[in-house]
Amino acid sequence: MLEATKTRHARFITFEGGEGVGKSTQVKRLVANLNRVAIEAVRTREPGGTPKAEAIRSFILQGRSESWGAGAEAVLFAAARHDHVTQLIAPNLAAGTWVICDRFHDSTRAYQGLTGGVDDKLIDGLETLALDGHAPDLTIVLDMDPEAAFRRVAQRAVEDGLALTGDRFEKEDIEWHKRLRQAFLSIARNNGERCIVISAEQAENELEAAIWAVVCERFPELLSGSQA
Ligand SMILES: Nc1ncnc2c1ncn2[C@@H]1O[C@H](COP(=O)(O)OP(=O)(O)O)[C@@H](O)[C@H]1O
Ligand SMILES: Cc1cn([C@H]2C[C@H](O)[C@@H](COP(=O)(O)OP(=O)(O)O)O2)c(=O)[nH]c1=O
Repeated sequence: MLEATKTRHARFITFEGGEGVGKSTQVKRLVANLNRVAIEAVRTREPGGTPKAEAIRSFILQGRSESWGAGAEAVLFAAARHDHVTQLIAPNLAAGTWVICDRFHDSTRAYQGLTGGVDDKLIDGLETLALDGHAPDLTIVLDMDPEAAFRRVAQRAVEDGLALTGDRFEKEDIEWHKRLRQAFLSIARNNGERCIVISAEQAENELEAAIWAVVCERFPELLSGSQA
């Protein structure tokens, strides 16, 4: 394998979609594929990615089942995101390292905004604050029927001998998850330049190949060898 190197124009790619659609799996695979063509890339996630943002993550998602309310959650996710952007994402991009992130700002718009009922203008303002000018270059929205995604997660848990626990959001009912799916599709429609929707109802290897094809098409410098 070639040694991964930094590039002049490092890219920022985010993965979005509902629960269990395969985002984490594909984030890992994309980083490995970038390394394979000698691109240095860092994998990160939201909420989280830095110590402060991870602290906010456990605060919101673990331990207690009751909600803060969608508005307060939007503020907390934005605070975590601002730290993540300024401490991890922006410095890596500036140093020439690609950043691949499991969920980002579209999750706030989908969960707290479109599904949670927080006003668009408030979401816009929090987004401006949190992103600090660092919007993703490409967002891959993995789309599938939430019932099929839950069957997948349940089957894997049985195979691995694990109990299905679930965080606050995973405990919402199926109709809520169907609305969430539509929220991500509508965000993708409204941001057609940045977002691409890919069906997640395919085997891991096929999905990986579909994502790699999209990334190479969007950033042709990857295969031309002119990225250094
Ligand atoms: N394409 C796929 N087909 C079948 N199972 C998958 C696929 N991608 C991921 N999985 C399995 O589904 C579960 C959820 O995948 P994960 O990547 O954690 O999703 P997410 O990050 O979107 O919640 C895991 O058990 C994973 O091994
Ligand atoms: C980043 C972000 C996540 N979330 C939610 C989505 C998930 O339910 C949860 C993150 O949990 P996580 O386990 O990382 O996601 P997944 O289930 O996709 O593997 O936080 C928001 O509600 N708003 C946000 O801005």
